[in-house]
Amino acid sequence: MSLASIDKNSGGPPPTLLILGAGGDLTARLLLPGLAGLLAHGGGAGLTLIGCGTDDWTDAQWREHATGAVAGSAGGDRRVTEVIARSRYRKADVTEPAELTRLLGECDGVPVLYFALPPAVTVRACQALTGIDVPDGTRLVLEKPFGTDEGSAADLNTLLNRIVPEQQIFRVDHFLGMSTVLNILGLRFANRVIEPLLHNGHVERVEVVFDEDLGLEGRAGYYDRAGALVDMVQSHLLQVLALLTMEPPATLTAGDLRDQKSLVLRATRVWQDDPVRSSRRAQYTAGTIGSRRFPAYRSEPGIPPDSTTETLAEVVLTVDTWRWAGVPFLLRSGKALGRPRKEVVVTFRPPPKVPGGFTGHDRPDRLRIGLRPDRLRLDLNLNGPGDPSRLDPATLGADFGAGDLLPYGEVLDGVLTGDPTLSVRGDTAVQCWRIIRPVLDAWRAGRVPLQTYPAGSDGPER
Ligand SMILES: NC(=O)C1=CN([C@@H]2O[C@H](COP(=O)(O)OP(=O)(O)OC[C@H]3O[C@@H](n4cnc5c(N)ncnc54)[C@H](OP(=O)(O)O)[C@@H]3O)[C@@H](O)[C@H]2O)C=CC1
Ligand SMILES: O=C1O[C@H](COP(=O)(O)O)[C@@H](O)[C@H](O)[C@H]1O
Repeated sequence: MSLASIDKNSGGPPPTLLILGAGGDLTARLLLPGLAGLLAHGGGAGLTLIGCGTDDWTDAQWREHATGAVAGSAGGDRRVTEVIARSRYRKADVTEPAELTRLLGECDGVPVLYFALPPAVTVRACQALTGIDVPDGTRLVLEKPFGTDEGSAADLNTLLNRIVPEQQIFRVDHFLGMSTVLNILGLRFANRVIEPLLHNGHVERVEVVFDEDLGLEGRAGYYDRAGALVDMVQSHLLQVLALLTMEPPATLTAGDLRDQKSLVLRATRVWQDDPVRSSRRAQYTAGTIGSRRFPAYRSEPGIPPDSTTETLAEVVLTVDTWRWAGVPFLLRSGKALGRPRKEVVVTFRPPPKVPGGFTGHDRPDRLRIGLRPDRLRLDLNLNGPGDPSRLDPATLGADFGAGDLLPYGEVLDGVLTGDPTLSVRGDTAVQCWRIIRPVLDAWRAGRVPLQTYPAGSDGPER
């Protein structure tokens, strides 16, 4: 099930997943359902689950909470009910060294510490861990954001490396779930007809778009501090860009894959080094999507009425390598958009010469890789019915099909088997902040106007 055949648990007892922040939103909405799916597919065998948080819960209350969280996703599977039935809850302040020592002492096998905590609390918990002799093999699992800029991401890396080696640090990006990674890499590197075309000789431009019809989903406190650029572009979309543009790795092992991603991200920067002309930011105003009414972002519960946080971010980047120099890569993500669109679009250059006599060639060839749903579309110009000299647009399609697991199930599979392939390496986390820093600076200095768009529209006008 995991990308690497090496299971770092082999030989020892199964690991203990210690969720710090067990009463939070991430745990209930994403982590526990992901874990349930993984268990139901045979992963995480023998795992011990311990929830830890500030709530005054008994074991029974925690189990009830966990059972509710997995109800819609494999909750009835025997393997899931068994793990929950054996699981425990501990109330603790995880920024206190003595309490962390007590929690670690309760773990069977390798402790896997999942920091489902507010980022500032995660840092304090890690500071507390530096004073503790953690058991051999202890793994640390961190959620985004990894720091708030290059410097703090580097500082966080230093802090984490004082606790365990890099191979035992898992920086989660759920867009690196196995299916997305393998869909892109399989398409690129297992098809002779695709990969040779993917370079600046043939490609005119690339878009990585993640337009959502969702709004804040109750995460106003987090989102208003992050904004679309940090929430989506700095993290997920740059990871997708790396998979699309990196050179072929020799294997899919963590070392090879993460080296190639890191190299290509180091060559990535803002288009023409001009963050003002190469970026746009916008915020939604009131509108409707289907039967849902959205208030203006500034009137959403928990959002300050004068917020200048962007709910849509657009950035053009260059990947300054022999292969990609000169090709603009547009990364865009927005909330409350009328037409959700989640895909990578590779637009090819026009053919050098369409023979005279053909008519109707007015659309470029495009390769479209769907991120949600996972599918492939190839837009071509083909001779249609009737007049054979007339070229009609045609689309060839294939569905990758959904993976067996939810993205968080795929992430947890890597974490529990000790395979960091699908997690973000420390240097890459720093690079991703470096890439967007000029844009953040320009936006903070007010050098790029904040546009608006009605919820339910296609975004701000050009
Ligand atoms: N929710 C989501 O959809 C996503 C979240 N993330 C990331 O996941 C992390 C967690 O987010 P989320 O679940 O939304 O946040 P929440 O605020 O919902 O949950 C955090 C939990 O941590 C607990 N906590 C806070 N301080 C301590 C402490 N000192 N000791 C023990 N427990 C503590 C909180 O308890 P209390 O409420 O009592 O303070 C709360 O239960 C964040 O880094 C976030 O950026 C990433 C992707 C998606
Ligand atoms: O991490 C995040 O991702 C989601 C989009 O991913 P999906 O897998 O839920 O489609 C995004 O809505 C959210 O704002 C962001 O924090």
